[in-house]
Amino acid sequence: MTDYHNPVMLQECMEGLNIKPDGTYVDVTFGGGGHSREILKHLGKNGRLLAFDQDADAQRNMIEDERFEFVDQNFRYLKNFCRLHGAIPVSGILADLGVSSHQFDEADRGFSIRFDAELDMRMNQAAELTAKIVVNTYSEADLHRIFGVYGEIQNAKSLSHTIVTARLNVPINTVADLKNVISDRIPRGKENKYLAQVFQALRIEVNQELEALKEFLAQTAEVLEPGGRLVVMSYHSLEDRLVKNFIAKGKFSGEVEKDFFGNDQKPFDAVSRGAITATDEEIKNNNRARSAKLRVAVKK
Ligand SMILES: C[S@@+](CC[C@H](N)C(=O)[O-])C[C@H]1O[C@@H](n2cnc3c(N)ncnc32)[C@H](O)[C@@H]1O
Repeated sequence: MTDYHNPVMLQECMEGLNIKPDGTYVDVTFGGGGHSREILKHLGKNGRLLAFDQDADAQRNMIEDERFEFVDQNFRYLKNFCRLHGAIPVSGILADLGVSSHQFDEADRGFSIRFDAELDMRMNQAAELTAKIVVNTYSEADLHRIFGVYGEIQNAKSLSHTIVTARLNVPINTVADLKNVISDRIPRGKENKYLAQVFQALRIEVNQELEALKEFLAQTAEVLEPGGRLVVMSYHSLEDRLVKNFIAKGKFSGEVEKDFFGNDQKPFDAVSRGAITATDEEIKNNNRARSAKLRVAVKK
């Protein structure tokens, strides 16, 4: 464990990857490097590991190992950067989605309801879109959609109206400004849960998390060798649904395509039935493991 991030379901992820010592692996969410370090332990001297992270802070955890290469990019560009690094085909891909503990704990990144800071929430500090821009410039209809769909917030309509009305008088620049403006919309006794939903919605929009996940998943089949493993861990139902549908049907909605003979046309088979979850023991030691869902698939 590092202070940066305590890796979730480390053992289960390694089992899912089923590592071949001389294979090439990609960890698309390097973070504190907990999963990457474990992958390297399973690799022989001819193995390779490419690690992506779009957050410049993750680079401080860089691993000095000649089998390791860091890619400071969004994983939505998986195929291009794997190709650039001469890494295709790969034997396994790991994605541990969402935000790291470090990102939540750094007050000035604006991810957490615990600290007052600018409304930022960018994983990639060089990106243009911030939570401040979303809150102060998006239309009422767009805010309604974001809070309703990404935050699964019941009163998303009145919440959006409150924000749009308040910002006519005063810009909403900080976490404290936002909490203040929406305080009358927050159900009593459920303050933390509600604010966490509001923040989740903004974070997903700022980082275009669902779009990036879909683009990434759609490229995995082209990058993996036959028999290669896709291992994805998600922390909320919107992501898990996309991963589940993609593995089961090769697409994000609708039914699986069939060929002329009625066979399923999809690139992956699920390795385990349903999602794998953390043990009670791990959840006791790492609260973040509570909501984790791990899905493993094999490329046909
Ligand atoms: C949950 S943490 C991963 C923790 C890591 N497995 C470990 O053991 O420390 C997720 C990391 O992925 C990065 N990330 C999230 N979405 C990304 C994306 N679309 N492209 C690149 N990196 C991303 C975040 O910046 C964060 O550092």
